[in-house]
Amino acid sequence: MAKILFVINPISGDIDKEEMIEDLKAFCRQHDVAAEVFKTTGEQDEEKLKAKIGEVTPEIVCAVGGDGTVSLVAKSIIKTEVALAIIPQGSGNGLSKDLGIPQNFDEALQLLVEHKIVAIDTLDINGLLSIHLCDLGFNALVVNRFCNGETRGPGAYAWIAMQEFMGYEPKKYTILNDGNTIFEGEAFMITITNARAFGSNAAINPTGVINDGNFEICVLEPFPKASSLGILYRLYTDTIDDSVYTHRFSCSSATILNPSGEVSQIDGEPEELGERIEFKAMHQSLRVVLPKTEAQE
Ligand SMILES: Nc1ncnc2c1ncn2[C@@H]1O[C@H](COP(=O)(O)OP(=O)(O)OP(=O)(O)O)[C@@H](O)[C@H]1O
Repeated sequence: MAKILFVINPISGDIDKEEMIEDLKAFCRQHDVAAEVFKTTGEQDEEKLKAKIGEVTPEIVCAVGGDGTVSLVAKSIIKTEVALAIIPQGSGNGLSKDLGIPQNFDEALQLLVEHKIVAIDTLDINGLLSIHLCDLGFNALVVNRFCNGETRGPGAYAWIAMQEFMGYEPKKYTILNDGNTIFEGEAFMITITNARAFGSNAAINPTGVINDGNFEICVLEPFPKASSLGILYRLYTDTIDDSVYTHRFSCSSATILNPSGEVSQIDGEPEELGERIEFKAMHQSLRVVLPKTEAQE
């Protein structure tokens, strides 16, 4: 009998999960799947989850939560045969949207029995795992304030972004690839990702392919305030490459020098990455449960 371990974040997205757990168990009984449940506590979850996976030996570990819960599961199964499934229950749900995973509970649940498993690339960033998107500069500053604030949800994020935007000072960076300098100068933000878009659907890397062995470094140079609406429009119409303020570099490894120690974030969590940041693609290192129709192969 197939075994699925559900990793439930009881607080994500401000949604009560008790009824949901009963629905998950009933669905598994109906489909002859053995269901086990692990609830996160916010304290040493990674250690405890790894121990639980060792004990249960599931084929699939299903994250029921937001991006933080998905990231926790990914860290616990990276470079193993165990596959990650996602039932999105957060406020951003960035990776699940990028992968074409249904955002609706019943449809995401159905995927547990009708799916294909695809191995996607992930990123090693100074020894930390990124499964979706890392950035330095403006967005990371907003993520830092958002995570340290009391209020959650897209409204709170947009409010912080508006407050920070007018006064933000771009920082200086150098990007190296194979020993060559490929960019040197000021940037409003630099996004390093394998994927296509932020959880808001803003496509910073519109042609990104999640399992090609490469990631992209997307540089947004300083721009006049009057151009900000145009840049936003391009982000939401998959045309960011047409902006004169952007550059994208595709590589399998790179170094970013960040002499001002500007703030950074990985997969929605603030991280202090320091002044020298090393990026390495980990080709097809995470097996993910995807809809059969999505063309990710
Ligand atoms: N039982 C718990 N009590 C308090 N905090 C918890 C608990 N379980 C997990 N957490 C914390 O929840 C955070 C992860 O939340 P997650 O990203 O899954 O949801 P979200 O923040 O609502 O959604 P999103 O990341 O999509 O905005 C982590 O910081 C983790 O430490």
